[in-house]
Amino acid sequence: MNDAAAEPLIANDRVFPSDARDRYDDDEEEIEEDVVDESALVSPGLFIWCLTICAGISGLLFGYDTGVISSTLISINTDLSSRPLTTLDKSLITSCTSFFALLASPLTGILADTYGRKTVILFADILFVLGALWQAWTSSVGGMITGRSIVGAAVGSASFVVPLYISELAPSPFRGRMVVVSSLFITGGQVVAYIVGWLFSDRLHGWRWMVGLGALPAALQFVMLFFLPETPRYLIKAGQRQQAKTVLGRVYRSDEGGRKLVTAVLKRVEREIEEEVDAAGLRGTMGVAKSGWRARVEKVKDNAAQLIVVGGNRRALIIACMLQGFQQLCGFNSLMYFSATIFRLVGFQSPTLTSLSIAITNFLFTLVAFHYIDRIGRRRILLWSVPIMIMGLALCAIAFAFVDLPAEEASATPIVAGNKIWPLVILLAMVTYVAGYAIGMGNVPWQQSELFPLSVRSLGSAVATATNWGSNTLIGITFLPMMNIFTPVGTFALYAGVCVFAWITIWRIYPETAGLSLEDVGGLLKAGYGVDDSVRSFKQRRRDSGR
Ligand SMILES: O[C@H]1[C@H](O)[C@@H](O)[C@H](O)[C@@H](O)[C@H]1O
Repeated sequence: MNDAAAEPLIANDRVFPSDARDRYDDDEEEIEEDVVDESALVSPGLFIWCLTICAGISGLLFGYDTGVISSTLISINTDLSSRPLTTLDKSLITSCTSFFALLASPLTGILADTYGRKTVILFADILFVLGALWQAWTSSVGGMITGRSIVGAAVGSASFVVPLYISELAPSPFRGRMVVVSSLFITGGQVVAYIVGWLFSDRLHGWRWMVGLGALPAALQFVMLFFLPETPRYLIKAGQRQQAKTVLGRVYRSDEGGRKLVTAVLKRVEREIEEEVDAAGLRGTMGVAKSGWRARVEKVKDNAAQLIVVGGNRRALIIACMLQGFQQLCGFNSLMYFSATIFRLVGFQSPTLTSLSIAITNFLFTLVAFHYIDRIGRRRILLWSVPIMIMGLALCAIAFAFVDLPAEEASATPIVAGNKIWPLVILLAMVTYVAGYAIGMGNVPWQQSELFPLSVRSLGSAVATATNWGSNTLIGITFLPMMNIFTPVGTFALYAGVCVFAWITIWRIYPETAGLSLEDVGGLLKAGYGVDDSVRSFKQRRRDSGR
């Protein structure tokens, strides 16, 4: 053992035993390499599927709670504060959810590093149940806003921690698809919300059922979580090596090849932690691990500084925030929240049913992403699908120019012969746009965790998630005023412009990360964006694996 190895390792406020790097079992001794070659794996395995599905329930709640609001608002009538909802009430009830999601994501990012990823999912479940019941019971507008805010905090926490949890557990050849499963749950949750909204909208106080039903999956997930493990990467960081090894043993096969992979991943993660400790100059200088809130604040400050100052981390942050920002600024959620309003404006007889087509298209095309994301790669799937979004938006803008919109939404008339074609073109254009969105932009940004090295993974993902919710809030607030000021033609043309800008940025700076181990992605961004190298090595990996 060399001198450096005798000193304690301090990372994430925990002291690693000084012999951490030497405590390999006999079988581990033989494996000198920490090269993680997972290309021989043919399927993710039952264990990973179960974990992904259990964790994905949070996605279902995210989708359900964001999707249910449009029908809830229509059916509340005078049930709250004994008066009809004003426009201000409606805006506050809608936007407090994304605003609290925005506040919660960085905070839970810190919690996930301190108490673990699983604990944050548990915490989010408690908030989901509390928020759902609060909304169902309340009799005032203020109470509704409080309930929606609690749900918002839950959505914000879950939306960042679930992709993080899944990507730290899944073997790299399937990581992309497993993270897309959580997007499938989100879009599926939105479809369920639209259907529940449609079923309950005519019932007396039906909205209380709509919002209250969200408590059920959360309670179910809470119970299931007791059977789920913490992620091996978090466990290693927290000094619980043996538990990490047990979890990895269940992720990989139990044969010789599987055991080698477990050891290689363990060594790789440990090496990454050591390098980070070295790089941060912490080895030996702090002597003992500090505890208490002061140490935590220092640690968070240190992590935040590392996120900005270290080149690779900064590039990861730029890519993750750029993708999350574009995911929202391309305007998709204005359709999610207001498509019924738009369809009513252009004269559809059953606007809620028509807007269900948006949610269903979103869900179905996320399935396409699930199938292709690891084969085609994140970068290529985006470069191919964003042009579809641009076409849809451009067609939408053109079609709006041919539709006479009523000055008042209430006076919208059902489609009559003669002005039938253009509203249908608008519907077709929106479906095209949503299909393009669901294949790439709707889910690739949630692959964010893989961009960051372990030391800043949680904080980096949390900041990117906050960017998503900040942009989401912006779109929610500005869509209706923009339709008035810029007209629908200008609004949709602007979203098309955002997509053009997104395509160029992705082409310039987003490297291909499909199939790389989490630890290799860090290496890719160390000296630059690594776009050309990553594309070359992705092609090579595909040739080697024959996929
Ligand atoms: O990935 C999800 C998904 O695309 C949803 O349909 C959308 O409403 C969310 O904003 C997004 O984050």
